[in-house]
Amino acid sequence: MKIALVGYGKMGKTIERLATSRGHEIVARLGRNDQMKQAQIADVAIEFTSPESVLNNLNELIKLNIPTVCGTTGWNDDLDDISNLVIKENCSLVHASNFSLGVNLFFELNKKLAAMMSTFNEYKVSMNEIHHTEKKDAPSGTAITLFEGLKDPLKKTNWSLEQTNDEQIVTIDAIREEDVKGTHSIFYSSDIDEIEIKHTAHSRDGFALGAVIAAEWIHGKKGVFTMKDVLGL
Ligand SMILES: NC(=O)C1=CN([C@@H]2O[C@H](COP(=O)(O)OP(=O)(O)OC[C@H]3O[C@@H](n4cnc5c(N)ncnc54)[C@H](O)[C@@H]3O)[C@@H](O)[C@H]2O)C=CC1
Ligand SMILES: O=C(O)C1=N[C@H](C(=O)O)C[C@H](O)C1
Repeated sequence: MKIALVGYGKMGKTIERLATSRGHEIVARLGRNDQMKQAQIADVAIEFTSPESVLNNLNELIKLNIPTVCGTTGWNDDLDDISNLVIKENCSLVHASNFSLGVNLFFELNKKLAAMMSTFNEYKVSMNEIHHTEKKDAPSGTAITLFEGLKDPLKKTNWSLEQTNDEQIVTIDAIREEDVKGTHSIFYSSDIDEIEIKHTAHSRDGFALGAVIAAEWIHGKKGVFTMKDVLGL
């Protein structure tokens, strides 16, 4: 398959290595000042840029009718508009806050644990996420997806980066430390004990491999999908 990389930073370079090892050809590597039309020679574009660039990039890719895998985080509020555009232009998009198999299994575990904890009010839920200091968004997209997975069973309305006594709000502590690839923990704490579930990424390879698998999967499909569709979870 011919792949265009939109964004050639930490993720773009890791995706190049994994895509090449699976027999794909990288036909374009687009940076901030490049013309999106260069991606038209590809079968699929893989977009990992930044919260400020992603909407413009997705608009251009979809209007050029290039099937796209998007891993950039920080644009949840615009998902409906982008999805409508994909449908209108008869294009295809896979988006995910986290493309790794391990985190997608962790998303399912989070939902099951939240359903189990929903009747035990003595436990207070909270979360933390740890990432490298270059990360632009907080909380991480993965932490927001984890929140979405537990909010209904636990009757929560929103998340907050600050500590709060509001029982409907889940506190997410966003910690930034040198070179951390991505760690997410969910805590259920009572006066007596604590239950913790945790996912630790040892490298970016899991995110990149998932994005390449999503690119292979979307080839020839139309519509808006997530990694849950790709993995059949
Ligand atoms: N969904 C997932 O599994 C994962 C998502 N991410 C997300 O992916 C994004 C990128 O992460 P990294 O590669 O670590 O960041 P990075 O900062 O290392 O690389 C981003 C690259 O995109 C370039 N860029 C910015 N605007 C652009 C534009 N308009 N067109 C083309 N290139 C542009 C930057 O110059 C930079 O080279 C972030 O939003 C991050 O949260 C990161 C890892 C996994
Ligand atoms: O910026 C990162 O590095 C990561 N971003 C994604 C997120 O915001 O959840 C996925 C992963 O945790 C790494």
